[in-house]
Amino acid sequence: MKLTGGPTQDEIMAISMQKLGLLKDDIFADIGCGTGKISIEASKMCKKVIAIDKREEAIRYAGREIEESSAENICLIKGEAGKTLLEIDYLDCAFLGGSVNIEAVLDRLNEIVQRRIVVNAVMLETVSKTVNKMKELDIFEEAVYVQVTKSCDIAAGIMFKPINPVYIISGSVNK
Ligand SMILES: C[S@@+](CC[C@H](N)C(=O)[O-])C[C@H]1O[C@@H](n2cnc3c(N)ncnc32)[C@H](O)[C@@H]1O
Repeated sequence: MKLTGGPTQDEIMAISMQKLGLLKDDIFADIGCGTGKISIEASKMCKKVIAIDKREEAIRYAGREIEESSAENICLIKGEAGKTLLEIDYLDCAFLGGSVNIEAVLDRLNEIVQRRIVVNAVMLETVSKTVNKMKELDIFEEAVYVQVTKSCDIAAGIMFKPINPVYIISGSVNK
């Protein structure tokens, strides 16, 4: 079964994880966790992962994936990010794969994140809101436009097929 909106492409995840720069003692939040793919990858690199999604179907999907992965350091929470984050008072890094209410979510993250915030966005409107909000909060570092083209089989051999471009926007919180 496929989940709408996920999973994050491997190459986009690799760049996003590099931008996050997770450390082994970190507490990390995957906001809009969808399939749980980013959470599972992050769970191998840091102490604790808090995976949040507002959709019941995403929570069910991510729950199954997390169980299969045998990761024991992921706490899965169903809830709207803005509200759920009010109950969390410390994070080292956060990744945002979901964009509803992004400005309010960034406001809250700026209060509780100690180091890095990385956003994946596909819509221009989300890019604009994210960059403007990060600039207002004085945490904007860079936005990278990533266009990946992957090999695929055709009858006579191999050709290349582009996948949808993604903007990876990074913020650095200096506390
Ligand atoms: C593009 S998908 C994320 C894909 C995910 N990184 C993966 O690899 O499967 C975006 C997800 O964010 C969730 N989302 C969007 N806005 C949210 C919000 N304000 N609070 C909680 N979840 C949110 C959606 O329900 C959706 O599952």
